[in-house]
Amino acid sequence: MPTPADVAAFLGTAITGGPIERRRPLRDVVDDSRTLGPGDVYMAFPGTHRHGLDFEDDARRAGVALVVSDRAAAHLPTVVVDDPRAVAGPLAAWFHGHPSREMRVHGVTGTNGKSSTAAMVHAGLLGADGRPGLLSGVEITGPGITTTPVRTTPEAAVVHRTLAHFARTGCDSVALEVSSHAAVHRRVDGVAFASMTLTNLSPEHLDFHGTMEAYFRAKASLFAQDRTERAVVSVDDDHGRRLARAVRVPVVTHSVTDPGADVYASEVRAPDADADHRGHRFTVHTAGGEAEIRLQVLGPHQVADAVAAVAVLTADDLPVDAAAEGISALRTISGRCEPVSVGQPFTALVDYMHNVAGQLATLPFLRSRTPGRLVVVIGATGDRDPAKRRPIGATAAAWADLVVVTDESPGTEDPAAIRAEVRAGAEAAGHVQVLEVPDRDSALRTAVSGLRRGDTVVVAGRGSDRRQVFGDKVIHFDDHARLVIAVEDECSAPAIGTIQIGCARRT
Ligand SMILES: CC(=O)N[C@H]1[C@@H](OP(=O)(O)OP(=O)(O)OC[C@H]2O[C@@H](n3ccc(=O)[nH]c3=O)[C@H](O)[C@@H]2O)O[C@H](CO)[C@@H](O)[C@@H]1O[C@H](C)C(=O)N[C@@H](C)C(=O)N[C@H](CCC(=O)O)C(=O)O
Ligand SMILES: Nc1ncnc2c1ncn2[C@@H]1O[C@H](COP(=O)(O)OP(=O)(O)OP(=O)(O)O)[C@@H](O)[C@H]1O
Repeated sequence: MPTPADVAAFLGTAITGGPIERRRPLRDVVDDSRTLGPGDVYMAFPGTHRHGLDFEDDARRAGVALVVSDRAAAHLPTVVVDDPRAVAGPLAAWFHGHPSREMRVHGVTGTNGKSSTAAMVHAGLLGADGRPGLLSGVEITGPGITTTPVRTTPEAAVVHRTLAHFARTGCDSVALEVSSHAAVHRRVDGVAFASMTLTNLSPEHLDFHGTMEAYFRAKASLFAQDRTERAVVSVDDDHGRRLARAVRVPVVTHSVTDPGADVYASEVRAPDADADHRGHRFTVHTAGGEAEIRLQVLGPHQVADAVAAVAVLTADDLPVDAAAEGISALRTISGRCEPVSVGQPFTALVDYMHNVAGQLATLPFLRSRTPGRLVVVIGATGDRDPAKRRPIGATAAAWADLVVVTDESPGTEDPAAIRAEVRAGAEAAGHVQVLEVPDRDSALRTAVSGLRRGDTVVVAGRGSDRRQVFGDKVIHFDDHARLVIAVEDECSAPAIGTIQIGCARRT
């Protein structure tokens, strides 16, 4: 294992302070005081709220061997560098023996569709008899490991530790979801990508990036020559076309509609309205041939995500039919147009749409499949993107018959103020019933109340994320599990003047 002296040599600078055991074998590189152990290198970052060195006492108690920070610790030996976040990735990569170089690592970025595309890349790799790992905001999974992440992309120390686990356990490839926050915070520095994919770009996280231009540049930085062998870019998107022109690595373009793209779809067929929970079918064309994809996951946007995945895989020399077979075998992506099926006569879904682009990808499709009432449960997450709250309300109202506005992890903000914004957007759109039900469980029950065959309810905004923050409290709320209960209860509620058998009274 590397020692403090090795770390100092790697970073090209001396160790200050002490006492120091220069030849002590180090255990790991860690950036959070709450997960430190004996013999760790502690990356103490300056943050917006705290400085990692605020937790030096915890680090000492944990038995940390060395600190890397932008200033010397009071007691612990420290390697002082200008920007600790900038060295965290390369240091963690080196510490773990550059695991990304031993596998084909496929990065996926974009505003919407990152998790879905990463899941499809993973599924396609499985279809081609690969041994892949998946590191996404929905799940981290590989041989001997399946966890639910807190972040879309973890900090660099966790990224490289996870890649090291994948490499050690025999993975040959990885699908890795990369957020724009990760790009700015350098969480994937030191990862050698075989490919980086852009799904699309639309207004999001502007509270963090400031402008669309800065957001674009954060994404574009992931496509640099020293990061990835190849760029895989959607040309159905203005920003994608711009990126395709700008990058200096080989580009593979993909499109749902444009036969001029390297990989594209044709004969895209929506599922029959009565074909329960089946996805689109289409032919995907690549330079190496074509194949039929029969999606099981719902929604037209999944076609774009699947085409992107095929582009990633076939550009890396996987056969198109194996990739198509793997993607077609993917049954569900947690919280992404995920159905609740407990025998009820109406359609009930949980979806992670949380911006206008996601709504426009999903709601018109649900409307087209819903001869009856379309009920949309929405809210907006606090401490981020206040400008999107009214548009989210307005877009839901444009497609729904009933909009139920509820709380959705308000964070440090006033939940009522967030709801008021979303509600104002929905009401301004007119012609639609809008109800405000602060408690999310009650909102779900309100939404399913009285639904019949031909109706659809979609609970939007949280997807598979089961953590919600209310001030200083973190609560667990699983949209899918609670929707199952709400639908079951609705179906078994006594109906006045009818004889009921399960959900039969609603049919
Ligand atoms: C804007 C942003 O991304 N901020 C992240 C950043 O916060 P920060 O720099 O302000 O750090 P800080 O909270 O002041 O803490 C400073 C340092 O002290 C450390 N610390 C802090 C507390 C403690 O008890 N012990 C400890 O060691 C922290 O690990 C950190 O290194 O570094 C922290 C430590 O890693 C992250 O927790 C924090 O994520 C915040 C909470 C967050 O919400 N991030 C979101 C916006 C995010 O990253 N989202 C993207 C996905 C977006 C999407 O596409 O939807 C993601 O990749 O997840
Ligand atoms: N290709 C796409 N185009 C537009 N919208 C999409 C696309 N794929 C998915 N969506 C919408 O975005 C939502 C989130 O999908 P997904 O989790 O795959 O995206 P993400 O980029 O990982 O999101 P996040 O960055 O917030 O984690 C979906 O529930 C759907 O409503």
